[in-house]
Amino acid sequence: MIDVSNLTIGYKDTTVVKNLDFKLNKGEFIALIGANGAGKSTLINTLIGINTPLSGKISWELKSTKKNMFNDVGFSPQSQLIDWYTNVLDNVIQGPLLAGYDLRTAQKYAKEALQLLDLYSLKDKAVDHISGGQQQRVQIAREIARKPKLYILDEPTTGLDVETSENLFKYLKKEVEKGALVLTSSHDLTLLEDYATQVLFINDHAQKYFGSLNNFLNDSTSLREKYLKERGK
Ligand SMILES: Nc1ncnc2c1ncn2[C@@H]1O[C@H](COP(=O)(O)OP(=O)(O)OP(=O)(O)O)[C@@H](O)[C@H]1O
Repeated sequence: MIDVSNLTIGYKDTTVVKNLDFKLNKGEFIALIGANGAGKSTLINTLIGINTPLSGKISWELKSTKKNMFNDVGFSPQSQLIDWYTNVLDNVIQGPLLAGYDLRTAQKYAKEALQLLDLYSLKDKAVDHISGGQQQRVQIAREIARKPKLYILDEPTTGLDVETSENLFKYLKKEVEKGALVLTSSHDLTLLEDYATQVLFINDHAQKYFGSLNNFLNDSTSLREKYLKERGK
């Protein structure tokens, strides 16, 4: 679905990661890991087209049946992207409506997403009257309700309680089993270890590993242990 070759990312005067090379295919759950400042958000924003690559190539092939290929993408950035002037339900329903679903279908998908993220009882609340974690859930619910083929999620579990994070990742795993692709960054290595199939690890301006989670773990007992070993801690 996404083919990246010899990609260097960063900003005008700063190279963040050099020579990235990986292929992301449907049916995979990719954990994007790296320390604060390693370049996870920069990579995500470059893949999605918000940032321009410094050099190299990104090819997309979504085989989307929708009018616009991006209707098949669920993207949740690290910074909150919320319509502050509406309530919880209106925020969530915008996802499927903008993805091209008719009102009835959008209502159905929004309701399911609100239930998954345990937001249904808050559906009529103004978004500036709910907690930060609940606002994060609204943002994720809106993307889930789009029923995308490709999920690109930048630290989706930040601010989510343990149960909601588990429910979200369980849902994403089911989507992956049905053929979706999930790319998610997170610092919750325990959660990632339970659900990811692949690891993309960036460190010291380079791609240190891309491949299966099991191979990455090698002789380490956990993703956390392996990560700390690689970071020399
Ligand atoms: N708009 C920008 N202009 C210049 N440099 C930036 C910009 N945004 C981020 N950076 C720098 O790029 C590097 C990578 O930042 P990025 O946000 O991608 O890291 P990250 O891995 O997502 O970190 P975190 O885990 O803290 O979210 C950092 O050194 C950061 O200071």
